[in-house]
Amino acid sequence: MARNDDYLPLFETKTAKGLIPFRLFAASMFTSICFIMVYRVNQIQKPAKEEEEALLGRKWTWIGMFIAELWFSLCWILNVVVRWKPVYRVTFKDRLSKRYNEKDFPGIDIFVCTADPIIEPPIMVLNSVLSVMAYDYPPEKLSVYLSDDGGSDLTFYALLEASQFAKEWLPFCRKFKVEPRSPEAFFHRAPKQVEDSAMVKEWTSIKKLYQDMKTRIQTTTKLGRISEEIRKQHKGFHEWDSVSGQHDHDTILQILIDSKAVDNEGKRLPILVYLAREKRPTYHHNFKAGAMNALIRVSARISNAPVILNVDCDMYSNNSESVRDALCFFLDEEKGHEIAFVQFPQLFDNLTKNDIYNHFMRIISEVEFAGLDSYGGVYYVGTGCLHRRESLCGKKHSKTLKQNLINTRYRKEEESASVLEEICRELASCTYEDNTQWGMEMGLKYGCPVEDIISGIDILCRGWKSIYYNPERKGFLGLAPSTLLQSLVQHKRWIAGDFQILLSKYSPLLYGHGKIPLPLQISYTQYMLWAPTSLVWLYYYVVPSLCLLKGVALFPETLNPWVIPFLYVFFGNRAYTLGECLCYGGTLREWLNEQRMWVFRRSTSHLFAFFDNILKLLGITDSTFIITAKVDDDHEDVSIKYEQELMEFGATSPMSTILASLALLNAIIFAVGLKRLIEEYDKTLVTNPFVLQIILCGLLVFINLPVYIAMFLRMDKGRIPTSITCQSFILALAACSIIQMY
Ligand SMILES: O=c1ccn([C@@H]2O[C@H](COP(=O)(O)OP(=O)(O)O[C@H]3O[C@H](CO)[C@@H](O)[C@H](O)[C@H]3O)[C@@H](O)[C@H]2O)c(=O)[nH]1
Ligand SMILES: [Mn+2]
Repeated sequence: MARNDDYLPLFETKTAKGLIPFRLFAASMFTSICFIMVYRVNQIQKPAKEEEEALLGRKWTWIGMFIAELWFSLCWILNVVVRWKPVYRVTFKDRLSKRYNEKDFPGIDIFVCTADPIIEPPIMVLNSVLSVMAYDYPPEKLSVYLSDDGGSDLTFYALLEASQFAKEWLPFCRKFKVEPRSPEAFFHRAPKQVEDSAMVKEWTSIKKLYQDMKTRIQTTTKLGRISEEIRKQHKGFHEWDSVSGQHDHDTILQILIDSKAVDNEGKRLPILVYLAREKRPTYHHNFKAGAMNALIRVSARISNAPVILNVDCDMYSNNSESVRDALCFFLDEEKGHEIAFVQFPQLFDNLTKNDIYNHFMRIISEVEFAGLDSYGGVYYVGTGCLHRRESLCGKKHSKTLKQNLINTRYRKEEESASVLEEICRELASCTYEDNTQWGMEMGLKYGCPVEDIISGIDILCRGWKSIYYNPERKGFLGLAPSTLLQSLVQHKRWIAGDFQILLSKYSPLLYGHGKIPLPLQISYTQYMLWAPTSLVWLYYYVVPSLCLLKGVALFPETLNPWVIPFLYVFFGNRAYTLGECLCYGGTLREWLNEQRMWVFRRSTSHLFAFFDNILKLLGITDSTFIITAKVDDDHEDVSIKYEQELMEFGATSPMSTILASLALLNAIIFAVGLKRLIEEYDKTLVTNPFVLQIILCGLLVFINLPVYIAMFLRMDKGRIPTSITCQSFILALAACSIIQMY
């Protein structure tokens, strides 16, 4: 290890530009919010006009509006804290290579998790695995572990194929410096990089090799079982002789590439391990957290690298230098010792042009996470994250005990693969964790649908820091769901998990007190309040419209100066988010889609997440983990619609009923309101107290246009089923009649 005398940091932190306009805007917003509050308080106290006095509930709806707006204001202030001073990180990989000899680089253990061969096709898993095996990093320092909670021989077979293909693929990647290193993603792109004829030849031959392998794997996957011929290829298949079900089997552990294997150029290959931890119907397996903890133990015995990279099986490495980037943080002499994990943004490969389901969440990944980073604590989001092993295992950070990653002894004594396999099986058994601290003080935490978020927060509360690294060339790309319902269900899990943390002893405000900076506590709380906030949004989506129907005014008249703060807060905020979206490379339509998805998610995912927690608190339900569907070739029809940016409503679910009912309710009331407005046009427009309510209702109708189209105009499978349309009509009409009666 050679050290430069004049020390240069391995990474740099820059503060975002454009903070002054944001802060000015925030100040103006704050002033307007105060005006609104003053107006509400005054109006509630004022005795209502005589004719309105008779209306039952006028006062209460006003109080409701006041509470809603107060709550929004609070959330808005918390959000300003998140975005107060985003920072961006820059790494210096050249300094890293100058300072350290590659021989001294720390080992990296890479964990890939998969859970179901149907939902997560083995060919996709194989691509993720190959992409991380092919990092631009000394291969003898890399060990890749696949955890298969599906316990499937189909996945094992794909991994076996990967172990063979890697012998060609890794030298090819090295030689031509290809990017990305997931074969599927690489061959999918037009062969732009093919310039010299030498490459063309190799490109063609390796592509053929890949295609043949893909065909073999897909045929086997379709068949649903392993043929006798394939079974003969590896002793590992015998492990399935005793498997009685997906959730009832012994530990299956196979080292497919051991520490001596080499590729076709004679260079060492990364270790490759298949693990299906023991499963028994009587044991709770704790989903991904359980899988990760088993991996931590098994890998500690086999390679024990001091750095752990974790990716979901639907994510591939898009940048072969990410590991080096992360090392620039961990190995920085001055600040490296306190960094527990380096999180890359969770981005997707299959986004449509205008990101119809708003998977990207551009502003959250570009601005808000950079904001969390400025307080030293971006979330761990479960994938695309490099951890320091010791912090993941529960160690507290201490200034005196600096672990030197460079000097860690990498591999334990060189035992043969079969001996290791035997020893490690026990580490992944159901009973191993009995009476231990695993899932509590050690490893990832159990019992929360967002094991990543809660574990990350706990790590930070033990004195560590985290880094958000969002480089130009993205580190990882994953697959986002391609139907509306899947996306809403996924969000429900996330938001329910966040809310659960808020209600648990790990609530950032209490648990984090004195351990993490106050702005970070506030920032985390902001996301965790989304579930309860959905009730407030729902109030705002429904009550002003119903009051419009009933003739109860909730906002100032058109020419009343008090109308200004309302308009400013609403339209000013929209304009700002639009400008921001465009600045960060989005499109107008993307922004519109985002606005729509917010409305949809709040009225379904967030709401369900809220009740999920209430039911859990009452002991009526238990935690589940609905694995998000990954894009599958079988559903041609769905993928085509996704490409065309046509929302896929298709499935019958209470979520669809809520969306359709809200849309219809607002449509009906908007029509009535508009009719009244036109009838009374010449006398009252300027003094009409309902104009703001009509605008609000009209905007909701506009946002819901795809819902109406899916109900009445579309004929394809993605339309809203007629049964749901009928139900929703009944619900919407019922709501209108009930309100008319009182
Ligand atoms: O019992 C299980 C369930 C899931 N998984 C794996 O966990 C990962 C995430 O599952 P997925 O269904 O893709 O959920 P997402 O909503 O896409 O995942 C996000 O949210 C999760 C927390 O809710 C995090 O764990 C993930 O890292 C993050 O990408 C996948 O690789 C699964 O194979 C398991 O290993 N075991
Ligand atoms: Mn996923």
